[in-house]
Amino acid sequence: MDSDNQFVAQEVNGGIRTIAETLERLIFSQKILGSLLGAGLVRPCHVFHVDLDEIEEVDHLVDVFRPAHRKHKRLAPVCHVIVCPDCTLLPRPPPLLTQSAEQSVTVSPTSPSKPTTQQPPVFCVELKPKQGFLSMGHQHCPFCLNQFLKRKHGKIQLLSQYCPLDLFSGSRMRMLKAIIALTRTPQNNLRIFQDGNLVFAEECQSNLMAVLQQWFQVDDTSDRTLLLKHFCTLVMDALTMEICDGTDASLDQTVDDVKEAKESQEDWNRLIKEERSDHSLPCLPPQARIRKTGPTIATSLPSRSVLCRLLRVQSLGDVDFGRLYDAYDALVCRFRDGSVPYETMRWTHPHTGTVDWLLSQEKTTNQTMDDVRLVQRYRISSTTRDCSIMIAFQRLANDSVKDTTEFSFAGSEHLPILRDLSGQRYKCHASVVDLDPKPVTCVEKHRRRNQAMNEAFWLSNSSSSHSLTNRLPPKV
Ligand SMILES: O=P(O)(O)O[C@@H]1[C@@H](OP(=O)(O)O)[C@H](OP(=O)(O)O)[C@H](O)[C@H](OP(=O)(O)O)[C@H]1OP(=O)(O)O
Ligand SMILES: Nc1ncnc2c1ncn2[C@@H]1O[C@H](COP(=O)(O)OP(=O)(O)OP(=O)(O)O)[C@@H](O)[C@H]1O
Repeated sequence: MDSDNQFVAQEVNGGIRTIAETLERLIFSQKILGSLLGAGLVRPCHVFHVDLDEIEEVDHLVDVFRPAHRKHKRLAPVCHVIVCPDCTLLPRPPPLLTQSAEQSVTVSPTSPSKPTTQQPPVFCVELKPKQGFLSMGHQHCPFCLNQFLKRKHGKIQLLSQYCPLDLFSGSRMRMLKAIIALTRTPQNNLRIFQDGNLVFAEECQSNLMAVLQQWFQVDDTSDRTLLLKHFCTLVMDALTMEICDGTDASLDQTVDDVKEAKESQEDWNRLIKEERSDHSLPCLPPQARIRKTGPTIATSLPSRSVLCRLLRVQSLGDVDFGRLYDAYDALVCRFRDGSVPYETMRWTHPHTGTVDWLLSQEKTTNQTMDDVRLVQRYRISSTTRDCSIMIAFQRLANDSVKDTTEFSFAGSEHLPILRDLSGQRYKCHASVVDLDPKPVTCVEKHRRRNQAMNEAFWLSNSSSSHSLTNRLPPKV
């Protein structure tokens, strides 16, 4: 159930989400986030009808697979579902390439083109990178702070070695460090799939080398770190490759591309040895880039890469928390006294639900509309701070290695081709998933979570001599 229910109770029919609400979710992910991130990263989804008892049955079937801390989760009671393509696989080739125009072609979005036995396997890396920037005036990113809260609540035993600021920094060494860290402490931030099946995750960590051996087929066993190098560099290249679909809305941000030298054996030795031992130390901010107008994004990422696109949208939530909480409190009062209809917060609203209005820097003459924009931008950012990037890779047959093209045709688009360290080529495709809208009440949820994270951090590090000047969000 949406936790905005308190504001929309009169529209909820016995607790069942309406088709209008389902369509609103689809519009949010496809239209709004599709424009902001670039349509190429958001795979097309469709709405289908289901019966409530089917939902209950699926909910029941899924329940056995949920880990203990997610057992409270339930599928919303709905009569409509959004069906997305399976992003662990590459987009299907166009039917006309394989069938004659006269034949009827059934395209079922639920049955993507699983590779046949003759084709090399498709490996997919899922990253849940979380917030890639440091909030104003903070020394620790929310991911690293949240580790202390998660440990306190027993959700994790070990603090993660990963820091999102490394991944989003655009510095090759820091990105490699982040990816290595994810292989060591994957938590829910790294998963690997082979032909759609989960083969590496927090709960199946011991598989990593066997999976990478299948993936990269390395014969040389003298270098025990070779597989890891292949994996980390290929994933990093995919995260930083330019995705040129020409459809992304301009967020008017400038990011410098930095070309760095490839890493030496000494670099790798250092990276592999490196372990994060002191989690109380501040997170390392990326090198700042200066821009003339609007917020600065501190990164050296290529501007059209999936990571940079995500960071730009995330940065819509880089706001003064005091101002955000004031705006939220004012809006809640107005929903309750009826002076502002909750409809204003709908992603289907003809004015406030448009990308142009949401991104506009122009101050309105109406404080309420400024408040609405601030909260809506924060909600958009929240979704992109919680989504996953899925990158699917498929090895190209050796006889095509000599081919010099850098794209392969699949669906209506060209798939980029990347090379691993040995020169082997892979078709690849990146998508962003889990683009559900967050409720308006996520502002309140995050206000409390921020306070709890800070408290857990202080509790854990109270005896430390480091400078622990993380600022608590004001007015909590
Ligand atoms: O608050 P965070 O950063 O811990 O994020 C929550 C996620 O926890 P994580 O830290 O990624 O393990 C959390 O992930 P898990 O369920 O723990 O895998 C959810 O994604 C949650 O979103 P929602 O409430 O289900 O819409 C996420 O809540 P929102 O922050 O998106 O509201
Ligand atoms: N389009 C997709 N293709 C392939 N895998 C996907 C896709 N969307 C989601 N997943 C997989 O399902 C996982 C959970 O997805 P998501 O976070 O959207 O579900 P959820 O709504 O959080 O689930 P819950 O019902 O537990 O709240 C993702 O981490 C990813 O592994």
